[in-house]
Order: sequence, then structure tokens, then C-alpha cells
Amino acid sequence: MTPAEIAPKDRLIVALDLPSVDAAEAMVTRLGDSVTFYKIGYRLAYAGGLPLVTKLADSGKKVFLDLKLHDIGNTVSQGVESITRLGATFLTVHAYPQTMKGAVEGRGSSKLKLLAVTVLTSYNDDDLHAAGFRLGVSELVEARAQQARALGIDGLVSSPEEAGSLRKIVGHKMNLVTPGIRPAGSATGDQKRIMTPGRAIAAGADYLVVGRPVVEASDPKATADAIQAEIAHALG
Ligand SMILES: O=C(O)c1cc(=O)[nH]c(=O)n1[C@@H]1O[C@H](COP(=O)(O)O)[C@@H](O)[C@H]1O
Repeated sequence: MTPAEIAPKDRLIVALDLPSVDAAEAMVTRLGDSVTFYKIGYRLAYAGGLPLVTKLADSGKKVFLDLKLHDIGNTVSQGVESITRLGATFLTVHAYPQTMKGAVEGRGSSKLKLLAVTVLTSYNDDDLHAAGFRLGVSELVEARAQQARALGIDGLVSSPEEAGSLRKIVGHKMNLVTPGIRPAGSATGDQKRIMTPGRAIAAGADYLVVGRPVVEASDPKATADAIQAEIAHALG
């Protein structure tokens, strides 16, 4: 989808990083109309949250299933084929060529959009070098974006810090989905490459993924509304 085709409200994706399906459903109820797009990741998926993907999708919400798949190509392909039946809008895989190729094969002609995770937002250059990588963050993000585009991946997950350079590489052919979002004054936690919601949109991000600043807020709905207002303001 081009930026103009994305409903402004859909640009905020709230990560339901909560311990149980009951807690996640209570949060969805609490957030009400303020949030249209939810992410289900490790914590909830491994706590029985996969059926919630279909339940939320059937209720009219959009779902980003964040399983960050990475395995031999055949296994990734078969896993993605199973996931196409859940009704998610987005699915993450790590941006390794064999993994991305397998995911594209498994997705087939379904409507599931594949996002490649370039370099996790908790990593900086030192973390990459410690993990054995030769390239720094910006070089590796760009190299992986080029490979993802060539393999038919639909979007990229990166920090908003890389949104400007990624847009030059992929134009509007791929969606840029950015975690590492921190409203002014909120705790950074383990994130290292962060931006405020407004700055991330101005930098060219299509979707903002926000977890703890919303789900751990004393008033999650008011926090989500404030982020939505910041996004709308940045979009002009
Ligand atoms: O794929 C992701 O969603 C992801 C990629 C990345 O590089 N960094 C990152 O933080 N995420 C996810 O985005 C969410 C961010 O959560 P908060 O740091 O609590 O806002 C978490 O669910 C992460 O798993």
C-alpha cells in the first residue's frame, strides 16, 4: 500500500505483549476504537494467542503476527503456508535470503504480507560486531532491504532512523514498519535505535509499532489517543 492508501489510524500498531489471552482481550476492549491494528508476538503466541489472530481479524481489526521466522527454506515455506489460514495482515521473517525466499513460496497467492526484519532495534554497531557481523547497522539494513525487495518481500521492519535511506532504496514499493517508538519522556527499555511517533512519521515510516509505552501505561487508551494525535499532526 502506498502511504496515501493507509488509513491514518491504521498506522499505529499496538504490540499485545501481554501474558495471557485474557489480558490481551481486556486490553483490546479497553483501547476500543482508538486502535485498529494489533501485533501478536512471542509472548502471546506461546501463551495460546494464535486463535486470537483469527478472532481479532474476524472482529474487523488488523493483525500483525510477529513470529520472526528463520529456519531452512523448506520449513519456513511450510510454516508460512499454515499461517496464511489465520487471517493475519502481516507476518515477520528474519531477512536472510533463504528464509525470505521460502516465505515468499509459502505465502503463494494468499493476501498475507511478508515483512523482513532487517536489524533489530535493540542492536547497535557494537552488538552486530559482537554477533559476528562485519557490517554496521546502516550497511546491513540497506543490504538486506535490497535482497528483500529482489525476493518479493512486501515490507521492512527497521528503526525509523533508517526510514529515510530505506525509502530511497525501495521507494513506495515496500511498507516501512518501525518499532523503537518512544513518545517523549517514556522509558527506553532495551531499545537502542528510537524516535518519537511524530519524528518517525516525518522520517517516512508507514507504520509505528508501540508496545510497553501503551500496554504498560496507567491509561493505555489516553496514551494511544495521544500517539494517534501525534501521527495525525505529523501527517499534516
Ligand atoms: O518485529 C518487530 O516487531 C520488532 C522488531 C524490532 O527490530 N524491534 C522490536 O522492538 N520489535 C517488536 O516491537 C515491539 C516493541 O515493543 P516496545 O519496545 O515495548 O514498544 C516488541 O513486540 C518487539 O518484539
